[in-house]
Amino acid sequence: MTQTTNRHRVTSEVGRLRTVLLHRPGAELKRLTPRNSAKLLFDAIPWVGRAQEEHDAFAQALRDRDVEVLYVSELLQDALEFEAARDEAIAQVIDDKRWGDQLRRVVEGHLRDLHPEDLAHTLVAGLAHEELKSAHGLVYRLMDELDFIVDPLPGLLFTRDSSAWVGDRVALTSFAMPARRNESALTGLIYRHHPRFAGVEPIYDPSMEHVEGGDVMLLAPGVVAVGTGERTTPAGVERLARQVFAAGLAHTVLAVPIAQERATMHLDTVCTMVDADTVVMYPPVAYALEAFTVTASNGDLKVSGPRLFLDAAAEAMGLDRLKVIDTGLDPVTAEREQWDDGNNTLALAPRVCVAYERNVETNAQLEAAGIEVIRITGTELGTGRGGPRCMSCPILRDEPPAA
Ligand SMILES: NC(=[NH2+])NCCC[C@H](N)C(=O)O
Repeated sequence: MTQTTNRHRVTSEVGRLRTVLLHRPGAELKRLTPRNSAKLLFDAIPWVGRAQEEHDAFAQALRDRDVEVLYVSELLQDALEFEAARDEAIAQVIDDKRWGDQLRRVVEGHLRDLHPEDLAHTLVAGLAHEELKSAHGLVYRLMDELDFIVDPLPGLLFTRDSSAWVGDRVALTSFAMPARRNESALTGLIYRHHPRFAGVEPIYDPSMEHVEGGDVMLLAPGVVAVGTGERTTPAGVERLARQVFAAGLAHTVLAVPIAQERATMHLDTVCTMVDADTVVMYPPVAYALEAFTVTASNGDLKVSGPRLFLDAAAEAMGLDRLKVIDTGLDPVTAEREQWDDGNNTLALAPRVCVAYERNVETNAQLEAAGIEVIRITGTELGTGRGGPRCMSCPILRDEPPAA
């Protein structure tokens, strides 16, 4: 495959979207039960067929706007055609301290016998106890029969979190949540081995301090906001700042503390951008959120603040002010719609965004502010607590217009 310049490059949240990475949910969602859903970070048991229909409609809405949609499973399968990728994938999976040598040998043999397509399927859907008929031995026999030998990855649906592009470099993220750690191992396989990404050098990797993609927001070229709360740690923000400064990808990183709770697990659950100078924000945090401004200074970091996020962001972006779509909602509606990812919009271009249709009042406020809202259904997709931004990893966007 030929490399063209600017095949992958993202410098903002709102430049016209050209290529995006999605994951169509599949067998891994069928693994969710009331027994394991909390651990796998879902709040309900999704109806899988309907979730797939909703996801297909989401992908179609993007294609209708000329966005190229790439799928994780297809890229993974292509990457696993290469022996080096298969070796790496298997080595990652069998590095599991729960198993012991005997079970490890059996799992390794099982995975080695799989064709790339089946291996890709197993890496995503996991391997249940009953599916490994050839196993025996102490660990296998003492395992709960309803348990998994290889854990499924239902969170892969939220492709935003396992990798994030900053300019023409990709950050393979480092998950705080154990249930999601193997997701960035898979995206790593894709970026390292798929010919489409030949020459791309990751700027961050899963062995580094915790950073999840939902916390990383490209406010403007050269300005990156990073939420720190339940997922991304302060040390993660610091490391990411060092990495992007060293690579010349940004001049300012804003460290944005967010409440350490499930409702606000990532920065993009409370704030997303809909234009080069406009954000939609959860009302209770809009005028309270703070930020530390981090810049490079003599080979180290200079930290100032905290100040109001809106002020720190506007200054770093070179704007007089960052506009907030004042959703003007009553507190109960605001809380309900925030929980259902009302603030989690995906911009397809300046002033055009995709949002869940159920957040009726937030969407009405967006439209009143002149934003085009492309509505999608997310009744089943939303059971994992993620909206259009969480379910998409932009790989190519046009440069944003000057704000
Ligand atoms: N960027 C996001 N807000 N992602 C949402 C991720 C949801 C997922 N169930 C988790 O808890 O990790």
